[in-house]
Amino acid sequence: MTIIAPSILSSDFSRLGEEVARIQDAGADWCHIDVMDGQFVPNLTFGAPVVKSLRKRTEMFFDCHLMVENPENYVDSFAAAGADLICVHAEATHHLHRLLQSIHSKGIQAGVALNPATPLCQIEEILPYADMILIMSVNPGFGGQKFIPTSVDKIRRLKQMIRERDLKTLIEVDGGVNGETAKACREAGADVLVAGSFVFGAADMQEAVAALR
Ligand SMILES: O=C(CO)[C@H](O)[C@H](O)COP(=O)(O)O
Repeated sequence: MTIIAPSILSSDFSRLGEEVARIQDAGADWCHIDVMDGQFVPNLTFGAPVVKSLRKRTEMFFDCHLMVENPENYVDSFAAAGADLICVHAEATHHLHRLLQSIHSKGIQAGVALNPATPLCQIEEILPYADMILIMSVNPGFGGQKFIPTSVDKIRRLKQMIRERDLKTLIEVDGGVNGETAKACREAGADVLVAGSFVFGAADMQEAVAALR
């Protein structure tokens, strides 16, 4: 079954705890936490102290997407704060294998994200070591952008790579996911759908989560 991971990037930051409770009550599976440093992407969001505070309010799975330079500097603090999965960008580090080892050494899952312009060959060697590959279907940095249609074929080709290697790696898609694009992503082989504006902008959040699923 598809895992639904609303992004709290589109939530009301003045009441983050309640917003996380709201996505859980709406039937979402994971909470997607977009960490931006103003360097790797032109925007700033949350640090590990925010994750630590939220962790006191819920046992929900925390899927932490680090859109940061030097992600190796943040593994300890996000793991200690309560991340269940840390996803790092292939474009942000020279030593991806070492970085995934370091995330796994904390007893949590490790993912690798790819920007829209980064080809799949970049993760060919790391695939057996990653629990999840995140296909960015918008350029990272902001919510509410339009889904890049060629992402569907990228998901399809990644699914094929995973099957050929007999792996269990999850495929996550993030950016411009709504009722319509979700269907194309699921059919192409996506396992985890991230959605910000579609979920938080919906009149009925439960209906929006169900529509994505
Ligand atoms: O990673 C992100 C932006 O960098 C967000 O998770 C993503 O854009 C979700 O927002 P929306 O569903 O509104 O596109």
